Amino acid sequence: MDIKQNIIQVTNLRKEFKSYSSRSGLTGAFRDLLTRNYKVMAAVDDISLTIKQGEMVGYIGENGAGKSTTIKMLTGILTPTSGTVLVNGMNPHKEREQFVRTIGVVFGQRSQLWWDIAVQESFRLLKKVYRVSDEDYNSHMSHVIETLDIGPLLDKPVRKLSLGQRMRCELAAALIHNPPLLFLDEPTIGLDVLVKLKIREFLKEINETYNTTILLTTHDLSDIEALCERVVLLDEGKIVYDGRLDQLQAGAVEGKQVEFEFIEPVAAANLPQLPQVYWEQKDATTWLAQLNGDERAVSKLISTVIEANPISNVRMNKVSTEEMIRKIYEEGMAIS
Ligand SMILES: Nc1ncnc2c1ncn2[C@@H]1O[C@H](COP(=O)(O)OP(=O)(O)OP(=O)(O)O)[C@@H](O)[C@H]1O
Repeated sequence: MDIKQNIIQVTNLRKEFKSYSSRSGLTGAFRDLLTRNYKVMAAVDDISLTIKQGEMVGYIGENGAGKSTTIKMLTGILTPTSGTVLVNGMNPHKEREQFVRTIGVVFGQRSQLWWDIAVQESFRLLKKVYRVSDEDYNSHMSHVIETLDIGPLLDKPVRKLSLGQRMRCELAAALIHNPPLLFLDEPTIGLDVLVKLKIREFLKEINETYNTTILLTTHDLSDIEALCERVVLLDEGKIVYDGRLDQLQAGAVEGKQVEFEFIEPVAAANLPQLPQVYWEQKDATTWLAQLNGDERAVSKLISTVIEANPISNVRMNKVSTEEMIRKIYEEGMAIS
């Protein structure tokens, strides 16, 4: 039996929005006053998802795929059209007051800090809202403040902070009550590399220390690569992939190239002929092998080739996460 607890349990979750269209011309405008034309679109289309305690999951998809709508349902801001949502054992919308004390949320585009008051005053207010004891606050937050290096910012009003400084304070604010579950929506948007790295390190640390579950939505795939073993890929409201990031990468080796540089010129006839491998010559000593197959097929190819012909170099054209995801969207391939 799996001893890890399900922190997020979503079944056949669906959210529909009505989008209104206007008729043209003056008569159209009058008719619009009486009856309006609308279409129903499913922003989230029957998704089912389970996330266990301590997992760090990347929730990704193109603009308009339905990520924010899902997060809003998971955090109780929106009610689903149908389906069930259980987060931290609660219905986020119905048990809202109790529920919000068990989650932390960071929206990169919005602030939960008060603009005109000093950061530490915002922290104090949130401490009251979450009913955190002085003892818990001091022991937990002194560490958070130190790790995120925000001590010198605490007496400044939020409006005077740079984006990177504000985001580090936002993250600290989301953790005042040390929630077991953290929703991060574009937490590193617009930040420079050093701040990004600091935030990533910090997230890894809280995940290791407290087994905090993290659901991360971002367009920055390097955040996902650095933090998430598992990714859930959304396309037009549907989950098209849910699994390990490395498996997604391994699967995408299919149809890719391995480039061999031989010490001496090699004739086509001297290249090993393997099933599903197609050769293309680049220059006298360089050949490209195009293959369809998994990682095992790639290593079999490499070992057979180098046994027959000495090489000076071999290069596998590694697929970037961006390329791989683009491929899934373009070809509509669902791997699971
Ligand atoms: N309140 C709303 N009313 C009508 N349509 C909406 C509403 N909110 C979202 N939508 C539509 O639902 C779809 C999904 O939007 P959502 O914001 O969830 O996408 P997203 O994956 O978060 O996109 P992005 O990466 O751009 O933030 C979009 O087509 C959007 O236009």
